[in-house]
Amino acid sequence: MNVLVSATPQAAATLAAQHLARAAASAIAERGRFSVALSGGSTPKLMYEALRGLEVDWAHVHVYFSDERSVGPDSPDSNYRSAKLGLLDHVGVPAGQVHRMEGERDPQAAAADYAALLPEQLDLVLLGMGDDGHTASLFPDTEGLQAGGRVIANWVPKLETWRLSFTFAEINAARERWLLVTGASKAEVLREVQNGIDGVTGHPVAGVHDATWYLDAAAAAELSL
Ligand SMILES: O=C(O)[C@H](O)[C@@H](O)[C@H](O)[C@H](O)COP(=O)(O)O
Repeated sequence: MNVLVSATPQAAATLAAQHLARAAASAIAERGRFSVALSGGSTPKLMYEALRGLEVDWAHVHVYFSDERSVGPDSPDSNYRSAKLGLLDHVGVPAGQVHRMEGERDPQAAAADYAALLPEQLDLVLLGMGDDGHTASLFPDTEGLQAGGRVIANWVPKLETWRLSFTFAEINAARERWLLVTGASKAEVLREVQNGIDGVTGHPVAGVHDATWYLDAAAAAELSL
């Protein structure tokens, strides 16, 4: 595991934001654009705040999402809305370069349409991890863990809902994957991932390969580093 441990959630978020600004600058210098997929959950909010204060050439940034809930863009549960309020409303990404997943539509059709608009390769997929080891909307004991293709509709029995999600194939095909994970409730899952648990039968997050992990001290507490 490539692990960067910071003292606090704030410091982990600031470090990830600084590295994102740097990754954006080099992608734009080399290829003229930076394509990044954002996630949901509460952890990215501090990173969004930190990013607002950094110098990024937002006009050349293209924003995608690694997952979405079965809701429209105005719902408090929408991952798009959370990124919009936290980041996109404050920086100059042209509206035509922000690609949300349409959680309000028929999930299979929305997943197929989203797969069709993705660029050939994303520069960076930013991910979080749930206490149950899920990442994006790849939850334990769901069919999506074994799905091919780029974007899927994944039925999550324990939440009794559909989610739209990148597949592992899509996540692992990006140039880079970063996991931003903070808090003591994540420590045990991280230890099991480090010990080599499997991504399909164990913790889904273990199906993400060659990731860089941005952790706070509480989340990293049980790792051997
Ligand atoms: O839509 C979502 O819920 C996410 O994309 C999800 O995979 C999230 O990243 C984790 O659940 C972590 O969430 P927290 O940051 O709230 O712990």
